[in-house]
Amino acid sequence: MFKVLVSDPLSEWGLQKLIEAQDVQVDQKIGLSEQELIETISEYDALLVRSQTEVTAAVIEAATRLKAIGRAGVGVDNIDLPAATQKGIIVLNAPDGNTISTAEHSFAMMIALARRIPHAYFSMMQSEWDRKSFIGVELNQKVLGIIGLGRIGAEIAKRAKAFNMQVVAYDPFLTEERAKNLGVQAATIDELVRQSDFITVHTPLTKETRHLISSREFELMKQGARIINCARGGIIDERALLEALQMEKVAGAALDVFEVEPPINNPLLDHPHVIVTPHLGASTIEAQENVAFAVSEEILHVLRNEPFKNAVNLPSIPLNIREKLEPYFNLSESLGKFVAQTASGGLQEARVTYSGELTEFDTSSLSRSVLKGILSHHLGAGVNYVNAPHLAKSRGISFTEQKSPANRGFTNLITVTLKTNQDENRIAGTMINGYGSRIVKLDEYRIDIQPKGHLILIHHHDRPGAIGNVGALLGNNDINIATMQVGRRNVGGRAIMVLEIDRQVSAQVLDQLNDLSEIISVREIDLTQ
Ligand SMILES: NC(=O)c1ccc[n+]([C@@H]2O[C@H](COP(=O)([O-])OP(=O)(O)OC[C@H]3O[C@@H](n4cnc5c(N)ncnc54)[C@H](O)[C@@H]3O)[C@@H](O)[C@H]2O)c1
Ligand SMILES: O=C(O)CC[C@@H](O)C(=O)O
Repeated sequence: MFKVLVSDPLSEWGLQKLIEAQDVQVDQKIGLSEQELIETISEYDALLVRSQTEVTAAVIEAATRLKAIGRAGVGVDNIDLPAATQKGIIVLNAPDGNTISTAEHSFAMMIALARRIPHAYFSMMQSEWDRKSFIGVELNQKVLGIIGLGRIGAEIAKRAKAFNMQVVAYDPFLTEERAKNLGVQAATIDELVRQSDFITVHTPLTKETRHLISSREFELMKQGARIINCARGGIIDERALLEALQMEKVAGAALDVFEVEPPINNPLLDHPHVIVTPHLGASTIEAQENVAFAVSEEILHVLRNEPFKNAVNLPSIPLNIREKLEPYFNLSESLGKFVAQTASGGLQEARVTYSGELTEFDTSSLSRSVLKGILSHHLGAGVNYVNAPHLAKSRGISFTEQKSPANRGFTNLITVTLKTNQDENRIAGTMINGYGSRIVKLDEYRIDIQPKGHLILIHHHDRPGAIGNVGALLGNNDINIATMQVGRRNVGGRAIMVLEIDRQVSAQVLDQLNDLSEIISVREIDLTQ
């Protein structure tokens, strides 16, 4: 008999499948403290949570028979993923179940903001009958900017069309075809911010999206723009938002999520043009039934050793294949991450070519690692080995795997080619016995670097003093260079430098590097996670 612990309030209907299963005992213990959870978790094969329970490393450490953690919802911010992965515990979520509810909530917030409904309600609750103070604006013919056109963003776009709004969208994965199908106009983030009357964000919170909307973007905005965040606190810089509201650059903001939740002493809550809800995007009967049902099904699959689809971390790979390919997993994911960070524009096509001894194996799990590396640069922690191919397909990115007998002098070689609507980039890596993994080629340049840490990739003109100038500039900014590789094809032609540095550099330092006369382009490559 499997034992499942449910530690947050979940829809009873959604849990029925688990409750009725003959081989499962379900215990609902709501509101356990971390200590109580640590004391009880060793009895359970699966844990089912919403967002209140913090599944910390200490809880996972105490879990001796836990096979799965199910999150009834999308974000898994409350689960220590690395700790679960390290322990071989599968973390499952329910990515589709609350899409419509959250899209509807975002739309409700936009309308409430446009028509000042909460303010008018509050005024009437004070026994007032004030018909002058709450003049609103129409949505009709206004420009709505959607940042992040995934599941929820796309649903907002459909609803906005029904309101006769003009929709512009920014998403690094937005293909022309998808934009056309959704009837939206693709834009860069700056174009979107400049044109929009209403801006709504629907990205995950990642390193890339933290403070995606900050002082610079508020400056670019139309006078009197309105902004909505029903995704994750932190995508909009709250301090910059407050300033923009105080300067009346922004006419209003609707927030369901906050940098710190619950928000304590947050001045935004006192601003007269801010409306708020306490993270209610997914709080409908339907969404809660959907997510509880979906995640209950997935838990049953895992417990019964049946195929499952929404794992956020590692899926199981047959042991005999895993042992042979184990050394290549990190390399292939790093190649994907590296090449994604060198690309500009919307992704269209990714191709992996295996050469040498790798042609003898089923390399599909390595290809998933490459794809995970490519996509995680934009999609964050939501991408895993299971859902990476599906995510690529649903975003119109074609992904192919090839085997090539030509080994180009390496006993094994993985080459990744990434095509966007603006450029094509190629990277190749190999495993060298006794040395570990190396990146050996970047486009047409031969190099030799370890795929790890903080790197800076510089394209430059091969001129005397170029390397010295870069070294001096980094030195003056107290940035230590651990290793440096230079690649060129012709003397005096174009060349590249790849520098491994001890820490992340600021945008300012990258700008200064870019300003050096020999430099063509500078990219920071982060392979730390
Ligand atoms: N308020 C709530 O209760 C609630 C409920 C459900 C989901 N959410 C949150 O809503 C967000 C969206 O959820 P979803 O299900 O639509 O996710 P999704 O993965 O389907 O879509 C996210 C989209 O963001 C895009 N993106 C990533 N980085 C970007 C960037 N730098 N700029 C622009 N776009 C970028 C991705 O390409 C993707 O298309 C998530 O943060 C999720 O946690 C909140
Ligand atoms: O459980 C909730 O209500 C939060 C849901 C939402 O933030 C999610 O990421 O799915």
